[in-house]
Amino acid sequence: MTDGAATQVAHVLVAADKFKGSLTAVQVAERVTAGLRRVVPELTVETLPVADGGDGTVAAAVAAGFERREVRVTGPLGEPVTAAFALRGTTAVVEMAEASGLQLLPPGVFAPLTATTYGSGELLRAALDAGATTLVFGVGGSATTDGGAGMLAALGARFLDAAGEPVGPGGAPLADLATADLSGLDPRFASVDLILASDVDNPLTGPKGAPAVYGPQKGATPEDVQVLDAALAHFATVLEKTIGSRAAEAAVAPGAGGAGGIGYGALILGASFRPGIELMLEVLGFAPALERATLVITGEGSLDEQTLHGKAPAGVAAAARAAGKEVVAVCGRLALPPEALGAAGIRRAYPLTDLEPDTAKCIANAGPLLETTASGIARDFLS
Ligand SMILES: O=C(O)[C@H](O)CO
Repeated sequence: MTDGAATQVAHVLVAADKFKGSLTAVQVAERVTAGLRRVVPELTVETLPVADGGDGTVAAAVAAGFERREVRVTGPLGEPVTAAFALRGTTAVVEMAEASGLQLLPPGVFAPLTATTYGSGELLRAALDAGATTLVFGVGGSATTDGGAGMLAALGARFLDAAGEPVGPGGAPLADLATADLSGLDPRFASVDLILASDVDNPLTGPKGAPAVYGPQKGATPEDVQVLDAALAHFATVLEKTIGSRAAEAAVAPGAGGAGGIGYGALILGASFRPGIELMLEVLGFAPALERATLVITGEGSLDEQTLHGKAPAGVAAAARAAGKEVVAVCGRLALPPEALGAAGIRRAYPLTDLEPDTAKCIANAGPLLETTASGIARDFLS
């Protein structure tokens, strides 16, 4: 079948995010390319792995030509981990999930109340030490819900309880916070450009806040969510007493609730918020690649309601539609009706579950299934 743009299509841009749990964004691009070329061997395919600020953001920057720099930092459970940031000239892409991400926890282990973002602060400092003056701070995919307190502590802030002792790591101990002292924060933040690239636009607390919406995926029970929500609200109140109304404004600003509230911490540091995918498309050089393309293939592991709220495929499709380009999507699983896809600018989606309905087998064989799926796209659109 020829499903549309067909015979004129000569230049395909593959700009997809990872399939979480099975393929990195780079592997997705490789598999799609291989599947397309199986049907149209001479096809021009350009790949631009994308990310929305969450895990995979540094990998996408490295694939786009940034240099990978590794540092030893403190992991979410306090253990040492190796984390990377990406550097090109004086621009660094720092991904909080590299230091404080869910993927760093051992299988089945969660620490919703005590996981810390301390290592994210160490990673930001390493990027400054490397000479970065623009910091693109990608947040999402975190193990933490500490409002960025750990990150701020690593950068020189002091958070003390009533006895004058530092409060413990994580979100829950912030309930004991009596005083905050931000005077020791790394002075370089006054002059660098810190941009918060968040995968979500939630506020810090409340029904749409970080604990309520994203706490459960980090192992928080309903009781834990209440504890964390109250602790983060208290954290914001203490910071308001310390630095004034700016702290209260930050708590309700879009992105404050990104990655367990590290977005809030970044705003306290002076960050400006940008939707992660929008900013990353700029950083990765998407616009010129889009100009050359006649068909765009985007995607991610699950195309669902969350996709429409600023995830990578929605950002790619919106930009491609604005440029008048045809977009199709690949995904592991599809939970959106055709109308919702159409409204997002996606002509058609190809879920791997169409080829392998058994979820476990589908995940285990995602690579070969994706190649076969891409061959189907080539037959539908390119032959
Ligand atoms: O890390 C998280 O909490 C989610 O990805 C939202 O940012």
